[in-house]
Amino acid sequence: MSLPSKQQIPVVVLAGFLGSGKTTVLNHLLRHSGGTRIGAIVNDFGAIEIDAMTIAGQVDSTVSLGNGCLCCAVDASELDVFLERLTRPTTRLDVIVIEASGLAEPQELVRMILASENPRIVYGGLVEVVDAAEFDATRLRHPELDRHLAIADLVVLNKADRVGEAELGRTRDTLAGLCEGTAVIPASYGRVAPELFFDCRPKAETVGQLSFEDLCADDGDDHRDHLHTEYESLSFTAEEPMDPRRLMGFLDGRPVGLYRIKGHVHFGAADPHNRYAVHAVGRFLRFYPQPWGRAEERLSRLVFIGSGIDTGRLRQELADCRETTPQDAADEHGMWGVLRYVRDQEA
Ligand SMILES: Nc1nc2c(ncn2[C@@H]2O[C@H](COP(=O)(O)OP(=O)(O)OP(=O)(O)O)[C@@H](O)[C@H]2O)c(=O)[nH]1
Repeated sequence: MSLPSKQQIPVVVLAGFLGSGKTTVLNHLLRHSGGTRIGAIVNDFGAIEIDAMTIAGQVDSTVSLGNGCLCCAVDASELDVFLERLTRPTTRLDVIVIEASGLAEPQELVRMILASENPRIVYGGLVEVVDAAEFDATRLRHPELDRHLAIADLVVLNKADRVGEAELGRTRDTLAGLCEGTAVIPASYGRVAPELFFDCRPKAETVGQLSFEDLCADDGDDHRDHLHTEYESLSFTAEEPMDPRRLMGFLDGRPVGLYRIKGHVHFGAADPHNRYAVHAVGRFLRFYPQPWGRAEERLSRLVFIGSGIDTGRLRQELADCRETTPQDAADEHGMWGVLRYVRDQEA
């Protein structure tokens, strides 16, 4: 099994029907990227507020934005070419967001990313933007919307400002039926916390890993405050190895409001050679085994971000996932559940 390199960049797909607010969400992410270097791939530059940022330079159809973000126009056939360009080490990107065209089938794009032979990328999940005011009408015109929602890892219910509480609640109920178990985040003008999509710090380590102290630190910068007021976060550290079966039981049954999980897990004797980086956005979950550093402390460190979550209960459930008896470690098939979420195991 090839291990992901330290340079792997998560690629998040932002999909949604025409006019649902994809570009608005993307602009919000770019504007609130903090220290995160975002590569954006869009269908045309028209709607991206490039003027609002200082354009540092332009190479072919790739535009470098002053805040470290990159932007390029692409049609699907060119995707690999642009991914190659955006993943060159000189770009030092932390994440790539692809805005799908309003009429595209998002699963095609997801398939292309998963099939890409570019070793520097890793699929980071599908976010579907929905127009709260046009939801019923869009479903009537485009019944395929239900299919798109069913495969989304996270749903942004945008334009919440255009509907009343009752209608918003009704749409949320419908969405809960269409994409069971997927977090639905109401938003106005695409204002969602970037932390829900990707790590918001220049990363010193690989995807899904910590910048742990950074994430937990409240340094008073704007979107961090925003996160703290709207979302709860929980950090968990354990020196005892985690029992793979129990942890998978916890992850498979995680509450819908738990949008984001990152960190790494120590499985002890179940795999003494590797630590398992975790990356989850909504229902999307992946593990990335990586060899432990020689002097690296063997422990698990995880960060959870969500809304309406019972952090005390989650902490207890996580504590219960620790190995407590030597018999726990003797379960030779214990890792199977984890390996289902390691990319090379997906056939
Ligand atoms: N009232 C309201 N208008 C919004 C909101 N989000 C976006 N809009 C407006 O809706 C229109 C469409 O938004 P875009 O972000 O361009 O939508 P899009 O999904 O990128 O559109 P396409 O690229 O055409 O598929 C724009 O005029 C936005 O200003 C919102 O939350 N509330």
